[in-house]
Amino acid sequence: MAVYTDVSDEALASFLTDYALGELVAFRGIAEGVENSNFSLRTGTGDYILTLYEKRVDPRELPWFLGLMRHLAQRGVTCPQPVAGHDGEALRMLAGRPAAITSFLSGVWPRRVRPEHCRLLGVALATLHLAGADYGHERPNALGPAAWRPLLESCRSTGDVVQPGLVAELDRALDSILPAWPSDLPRGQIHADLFPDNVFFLETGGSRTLSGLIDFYFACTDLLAYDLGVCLNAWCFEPGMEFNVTKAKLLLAGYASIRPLDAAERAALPVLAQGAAIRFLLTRLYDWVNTPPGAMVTRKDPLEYLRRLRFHLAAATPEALGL
Ligand SMILES: Nc1ncnc2c1ncn2[C@@H]1O[C@H](COP(=O)(O)OP(=O)(O)OP(=O)(O)O)[C@@H](O)[C@H]1O
Ligand SMILES: N[C@@H](CCO)C(=O)O
Repeated sequence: MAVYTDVSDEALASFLTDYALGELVAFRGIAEGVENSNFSLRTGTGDYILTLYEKRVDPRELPWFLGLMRHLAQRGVTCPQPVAGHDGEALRMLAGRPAAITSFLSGVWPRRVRPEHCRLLGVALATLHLAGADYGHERPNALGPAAWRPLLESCRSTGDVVQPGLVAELDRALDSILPAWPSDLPRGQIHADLFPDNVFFLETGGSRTLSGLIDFYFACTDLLAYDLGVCLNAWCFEPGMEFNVTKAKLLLAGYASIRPLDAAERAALPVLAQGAAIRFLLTRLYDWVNTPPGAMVTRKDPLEYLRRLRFHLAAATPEALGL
């Protein structure tokens, strides 16, 4: 679970006096997630999410994330909206952490991904990319290719605990991926962590709609098609780690229906998927070896991403990915 920081009744009551949200009706920690502490909050004016920003978020970057969420919503992307207090500010401190209240999105994330989810995801991802195009502020990707060697170095003495030979295998993978990494593809604001648990759907009367996107705290300015690499990994592998090309084709077709890929992006997709696999493998590995026993968080399995990485290193053609 991810509630790293406790919020006392008194601290919450005092915090809420800064807002015009009515009286507190209910408040509870949300078990899901690994990065920040999230709470659901019901007040006299409705449902909200309270987030306390934890380890990986630099507080100086929070205005960039919240500004992007406002910008995207103004252009039709359904995502959480920061709620301002009486002073017009959405960001303040609570229990010693930067904190913000955002709007609650309806819908549920898919526990089991169906092909149709992937098409809707592709449409939403391309819509996000177009909507972000005129957000005039850049944020470098702190977990982009330049971060991967240092991350692996920080796991060098401990990483093989997870699997013998893992560190050497990742060294070789980086030797292959980094020199091939593209630099001249279309760039813009990307989500960079669009896993199924960050995408909500509604099913009504037999029809399925995508109701919103959450968790923009890895968003950054980077290659647009890298987001497709992230999504191919997170959405198009079956629990047994077989790649589902039908899901990939629908993801890519949904995306292209809003923003067609250019030839260079299509050609780069295999290496982008390799890079996306090693990025999540490395952060999961780092967390695996650095999370103290007893921490209130469920670690994610790095080896799930080793299997994806191996698939992409072996496949290595756009056709194998459904293009
Ligand atoms: N705006 C929202 N509306 C509804 N539910 C939300 C909202 N934001 C967060 N949640 C709930 O809180 C959970 C955790 O949120 P989130 O994914 O942002 O946390 P995180 O710790 O940053 O997680 P991650 O591990 O995905 O980075 C979500 O799965 C969802 O159930
Ligand atoms: N989506 C990430 C965790 C949050 O960054 C993962 O599954 O490794």
